[in-house]
Amino acid sequence: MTDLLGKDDYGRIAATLALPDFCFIDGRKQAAQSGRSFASTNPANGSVIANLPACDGADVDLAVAAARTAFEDGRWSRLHPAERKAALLRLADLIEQNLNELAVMESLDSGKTILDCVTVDLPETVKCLRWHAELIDKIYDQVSPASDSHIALIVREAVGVVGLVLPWNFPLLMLAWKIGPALAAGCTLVVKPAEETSLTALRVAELALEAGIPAGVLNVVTGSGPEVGEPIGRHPGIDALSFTGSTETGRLFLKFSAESNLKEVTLEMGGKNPCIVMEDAEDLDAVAEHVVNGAYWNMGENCSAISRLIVHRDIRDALVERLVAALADWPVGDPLDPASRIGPLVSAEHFGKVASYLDGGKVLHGGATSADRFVHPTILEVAGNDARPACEEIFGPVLSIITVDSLDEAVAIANDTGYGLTASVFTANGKRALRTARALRAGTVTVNSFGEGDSTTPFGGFKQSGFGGRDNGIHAHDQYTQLKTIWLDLN
Ligand SMILES: NC(=O)C1=CN([C@@H]2O[C@H](COP(=O)(O)OP(=O)(O)OC[C@H]3O[C@@H](n4cnc5c(N)ncnc54)[C@H](OP(=O)(O)O)[C@@H]3O)[C@@H](O)[C@H]2O)C=CC1
Ligand SMILES: CCCCCC/C=C/C(=O)O
Repeated sequence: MTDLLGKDDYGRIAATLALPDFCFIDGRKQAAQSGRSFASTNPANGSVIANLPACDGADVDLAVAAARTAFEDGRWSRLHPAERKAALLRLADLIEQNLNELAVMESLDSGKTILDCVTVDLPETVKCLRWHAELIDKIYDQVSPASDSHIALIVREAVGVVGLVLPWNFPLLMLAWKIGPALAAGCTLVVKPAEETSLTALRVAELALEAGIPAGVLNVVTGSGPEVGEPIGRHPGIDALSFTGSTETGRLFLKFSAESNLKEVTLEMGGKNPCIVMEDAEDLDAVAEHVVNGAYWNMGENCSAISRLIVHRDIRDALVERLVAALADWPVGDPLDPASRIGPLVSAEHFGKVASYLDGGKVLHGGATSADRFVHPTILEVAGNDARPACEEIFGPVLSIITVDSLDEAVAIANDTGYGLTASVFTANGKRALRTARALRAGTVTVNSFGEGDSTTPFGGFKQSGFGGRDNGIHAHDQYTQLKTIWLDLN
């Protein structure tokens, strides 16, 4: 694990950091065709830190053309798997060598704490790329059950040119979750980072070229959802699309696909994730640590954040007391101070949205600071699962508490949502834990802990949290490959 530096060290890196001011198409740093640009701001103080090309459909066309040429001429897709593996490993190494600079860039751009950037986002990004790189030369194709007169090969081929549309909450890590398996599979890419947080994707594109990933393979087009995301979604030259973001925007990509070339679409979307704590849960102090981490890390700007705590009446008061105690270790402050565990929300607009939920219940702890974009970790007692904070995705550090009298009631409430991304259950009874894990309608369920799995486990949602494939694990490769049957008649 990387050692943390001091606040002044990060300040010095921030002061000397060269921030990107380009989009990256066909291996070249470019301005938008239109010449327009937009300002990227630091959420901690609202200052403008970079001006980036405000691209549109014309730039998307260029990026798709570059990606198409790179795919068809095989400069990446037809490399020997060992060569693709070596290049991806070099990219992971370069990111690791530039870890502090990338961590500071990410923090400045998104408001994420330097603590999380250095200890979670960057190491997980490197790990993810290495994991998929290592997989490239270990995946075998299949041969079907054969008669004497035929052999049928079932082979996986790269799907082609892929559009990746990314969110602002984990700019680097979500990039890695998608480019890792997509590049491993041999695809070429047109990436659209979120407008708020485009800087690290641009730096990674530069590093990819340095690592030997050929020009045209990884293109990054900056700009807004309607001006860049939609042209990607509708582009006839894009074969598959992988999106992470809100359910509302995810739906649009299905429409774009249906109205264009029926590109394959994978959607990883919102959540309203329940955490059930039963009366027999062991060690409430430890439970509280998990719940606090699950609800508040990354400011709750996390699709998998615990946002509904469904707790048995017998232990409700004791658990709330421990949650408040655990929050003493969660200082709110300057994101470049490694002591801060909570930074500002990503934008003034998002602050307004999150703060609007706080009068939907009784604030037991925390609240918003109206003068800036900081929302303190908030515990909200709500009237029930129908209360607005309990049923809408807040995407901020706000935990709604719902009290129940039985496990059946807890599971019914947990499943009473249109989302189904993650869930957790705390109980000392193993059979009860497993039965509950099976009953919860979510893509990832953790038992006596909170987490999102790791590089080896598929991540995605049930119901309106997910559609299509999965990120992470070997299963992520399904998004970026398609099956071909090759039938050989031996007669
Ligand atoms: N599941 C998750 O991981 C995430 C969920 N969310 C949820 O979404 C809410 C809104 O956040 P927001 O950033 O607006 O999330 P969006 O889903 O709108 O954004 C995700 C990505 O989609 C792009 N996009 C937005 N609108 C369109 C469009 N009309 N056509 C094509 N692409 C589009 C965005 O571009 P750009 O932003 O540059 O305009 C961004 O790159 C949050 O409060 C949270 O509840 C947000 C982020 C991640
Ligand atoms: C170290 C694991 C981080 C997982 C973050 C998962 C969030 C995804 C999202 O918000 O889309």
